[in-house]
Amino acid sequence: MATLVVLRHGESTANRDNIFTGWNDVPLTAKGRQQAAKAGQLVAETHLQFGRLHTSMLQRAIVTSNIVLERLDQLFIPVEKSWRLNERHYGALRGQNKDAVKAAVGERQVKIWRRSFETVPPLLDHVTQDRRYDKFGPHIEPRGESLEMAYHRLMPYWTDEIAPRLLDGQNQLVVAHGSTLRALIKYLDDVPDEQISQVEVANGEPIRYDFDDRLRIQNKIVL
Ligand SMILES: O=C(O)[C@H](O)COP(=O)(O)O
Repeated sequence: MATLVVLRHGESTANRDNIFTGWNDVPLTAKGRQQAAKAGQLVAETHLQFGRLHTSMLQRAIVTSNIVLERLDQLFIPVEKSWRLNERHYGALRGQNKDAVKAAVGERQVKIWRRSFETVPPLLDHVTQDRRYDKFGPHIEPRGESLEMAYHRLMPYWTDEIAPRLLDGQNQLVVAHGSTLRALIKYLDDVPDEQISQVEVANGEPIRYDFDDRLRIQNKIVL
């Protein structure tokens, strides 16, 4: 039996300013750092000992991870950073204010872009790959992603990096993003495509999954 704790990063400047973010690399606000510290405290109270922490290539998740590990007094554990845990890529919406986009195209369309499983947001014309992704190969950064596309690039990471360690009895921590975690929760909780729009993941709210030795969920709670 092993435990998985998943956590969305603390509030970012873009969350505060209501801006579509995706792969834009924005910092935490002071409130976001406090949320991370509080999340770390909640996880510390479980007395779980973690084998590894998995996070994205984006600073809001990386800084949250560091704050959590410090609170846990487990800064020594290996940290794996992967583009596969990055937020869903918001394409040409990134950097735009969500209310301004609503005013331009209507609330219904924005809700579909934000919460449907298969709808792809307007794509960027082109992307110039940031050097942080070079080690993963060329053309990693997409021009935009639906939640479904993010789900499919996340799942190999679950299968190769997280699930085997849980099966080996090692507790794992995942610090990622709203939509990446919605994708993971969709898989773990077997949420149908049409119901995923109702799943929300709050900043700084750790979710604990306890598994049996065949990776079946025994218990799920929000800490
Ligand atoms: O990328 C973003 O803008 C946020 O991390 C998540 O935003 P959403 O709630 O609009 O998907």
